[in-house]
Amino acid sequence: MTMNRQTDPETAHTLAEPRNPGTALDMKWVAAAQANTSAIERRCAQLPGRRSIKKDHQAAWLLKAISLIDLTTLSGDDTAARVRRLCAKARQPVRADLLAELGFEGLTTGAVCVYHEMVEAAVTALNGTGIPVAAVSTGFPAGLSPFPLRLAEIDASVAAGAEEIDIVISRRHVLEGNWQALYDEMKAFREHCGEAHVKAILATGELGTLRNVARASLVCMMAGADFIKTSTGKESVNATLPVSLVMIRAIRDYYERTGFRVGYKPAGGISKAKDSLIYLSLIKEELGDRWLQPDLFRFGASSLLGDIERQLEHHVTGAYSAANRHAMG
Ligand SMILES: O=C[C@H](O)COP(=O)(O)O
Repeated sequence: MTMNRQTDPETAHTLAEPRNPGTALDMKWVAAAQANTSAIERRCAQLPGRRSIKKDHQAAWLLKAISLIDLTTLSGDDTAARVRRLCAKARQPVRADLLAELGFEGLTTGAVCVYHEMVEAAVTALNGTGIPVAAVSTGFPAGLSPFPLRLAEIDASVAAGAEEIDIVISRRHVLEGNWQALYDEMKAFREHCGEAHVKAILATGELGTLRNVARASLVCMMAGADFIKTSTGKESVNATLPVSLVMIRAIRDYYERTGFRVGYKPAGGISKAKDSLIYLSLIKEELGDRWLQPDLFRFGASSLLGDIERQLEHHVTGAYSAANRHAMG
């Protein structure tokens, strides 16, 4: 089975999704967005126990999860050598013998995600692979550097070859209910991204309420976000299932009203294979199979791949290796 970036191997339809062009800021729509916290929590509490994917199906879903990972390193001690090792892992995320046993070929991660300073090293290491480099720009993670500098950072990341830009929004615009300011900021970020796809990081752990998450999701999509993303991985609370449910329902609402599909990226703290399966089943149930492709779904994760590889090794050999054998990714 070949994992092709453009074609869904199961349905064989070509994935040529038009980019979300955005809409005018519709304050009535934003104000109407609500989130029923207790209903959301009830729905999410059922998820971990309800679906149990076993054996070959589980292995297939874990391989699918790998193809959806933005393999990430966002550390103060990142070096070009570490980024090159990460890129080698992105090109061959699972040992060749295991992959052959599983009957797969050509599996890569969805992207590699790095700070701006590391874009050049990643672009060089991934040359010719078709694996895009995503840059976290705009004063990641706080997003509090001067606005012109945040725009200049996007320009620099695009010029260095990043095909995807993960921007961080100004949380204060949400906390102060200044939706116009959030819309204008997001629109300017999108314009500076040009052809590069833009993922809007909401930093949901800092937005106070699920209703704010719903409204911020809508405003970013109205301003032209290609993806909405939960977290930087640096907040004290990062991706959660309740936040995910709110964001993917905002995506569904936006699709139903505009006809444009926006992608979803849960990020931060997703490090276990079994958690990745819960996220994938949530997406399948709420948005459908079309969203289970790299152009519409990514995991932002620095250590998920290691656990998935460990589970796949167990599936093939019947034995677990030590976790430290899968340190990178
Ligand atoms: O965007 C990706 C996140 O920063 C990764 O977070 P993580 O290190 O908790 O997996």
